[in-house]
Amino acid sequence: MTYKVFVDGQEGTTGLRIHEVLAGRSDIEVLRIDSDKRKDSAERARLLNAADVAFLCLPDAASREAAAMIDNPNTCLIDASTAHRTVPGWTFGMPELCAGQREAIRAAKRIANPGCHASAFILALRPLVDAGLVPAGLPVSATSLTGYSGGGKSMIAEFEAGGNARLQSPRPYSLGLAHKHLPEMKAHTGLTTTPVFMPIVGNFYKGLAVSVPLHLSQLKAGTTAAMLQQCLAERYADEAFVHVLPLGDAANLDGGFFDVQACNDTNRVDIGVFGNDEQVVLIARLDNLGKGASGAAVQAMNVHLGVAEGLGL
Ligand SMILES: NC(=O)C1=CN([C@@H]2O[C@H](COP(=O)(O)OP(=O)(O)OC[C@H]3O[C@@H](n4cnc5c(N)ncnc54)[C@H](OP(=O)(O)O)[C@@H]3O)[C@@H](O)[C@H]2O)C=CC1
Ligand SMILES: CC(=O)N[C@@H](CCC(=O)OP(=O)(O)O)C(=O)O
Repeated sequence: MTYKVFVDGQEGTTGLRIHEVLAGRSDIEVLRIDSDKRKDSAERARLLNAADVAFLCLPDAASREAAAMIDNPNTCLIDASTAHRTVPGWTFGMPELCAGQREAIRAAKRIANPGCHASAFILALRPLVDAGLVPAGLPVSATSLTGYSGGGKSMIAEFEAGGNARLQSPRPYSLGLAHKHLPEMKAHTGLTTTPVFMPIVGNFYKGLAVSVPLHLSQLKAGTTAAMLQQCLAERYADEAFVHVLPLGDAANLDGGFFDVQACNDTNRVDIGVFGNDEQVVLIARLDNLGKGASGAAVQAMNVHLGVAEGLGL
């Protein structure tokens, strides 16, 4: 069986990486749009409707436009943008989210790929909220350290042009406290309060780590750092792409420093729990172009098609 796959946005950062991940797969026939027609609505619509699976690697507005072009009921859309992640009728493309999510992705024709920061945040917190260790009403804060490829072609060009001293140091952003991933971070963890979320972009290409500080006194009575680590380890024991580090795992630290690039070029998420008798920090790291975007999109496609989930990853 060969599946036809089209990437709308094939020349962007996420689209190019999806092509690399799919290269060499004998079960996939990649449909390509002529470069000079890549923004031609009629040609995009033709290819979108010719595909069994179409990835949308576009800005939000163009993704909404692409979704409206579909009239083939068999075409499955996997949208890498933020446009549809909490929209009814769309399935969140995170197989590890909860029981039943794989079946939902298998059945869905509209799949919204999780955001990169949101993936790390949700995978670290969802099991703890489900288990009641982190109360759903807890006001949570999170920071993300991310490479500049998360900003797509324009931010990559800005950083790689050189000569701008301001870009040499880490840069906190989204200080309006309204980052576009907040709705999915809330909806898919089960938290009832919008988190305070501050991302920081640094002068490195890719890799991302979201950290969530917690006071044990604010968690379910009696909760320890070891209980949080055990809950996560049990929840993800059978997951190929989620790795829970041993509690306070010094072996995974480089002289006391946490390497935010250690999952680069993989589709893996590492979740660490570091703490003492009073406080804990959860840290989840991933490749923003891997499990944070293109890898996750291909994983969701594999689940949807019913082929081996890790094929090509
Ligand atoms: N980079 C990352 O780490 C992640 C990105 N995402 C999301 O994935 C999507 C793509 O991001 P990314 O690849 O980084 O972005 P890029 O800016 O690198 O690429 C976007 C691509 O979309 C093309 N495009 C823009 N408008 C249209 C249109 N109307 N019709 C057809 N093509 C169009 C652009 O064309 P042109 O070549 O002319 O510029 C470009 O090639 C975004 O929604 C982003 O937020 C999600 C997770 C992580
Ligand atoms: C460095 C940088 O700018 N990163 C982007 C994240 C990219 C991303 O994941 O955006 P999606 O919502 O489309 O998934 C940001 O924080 O807005």
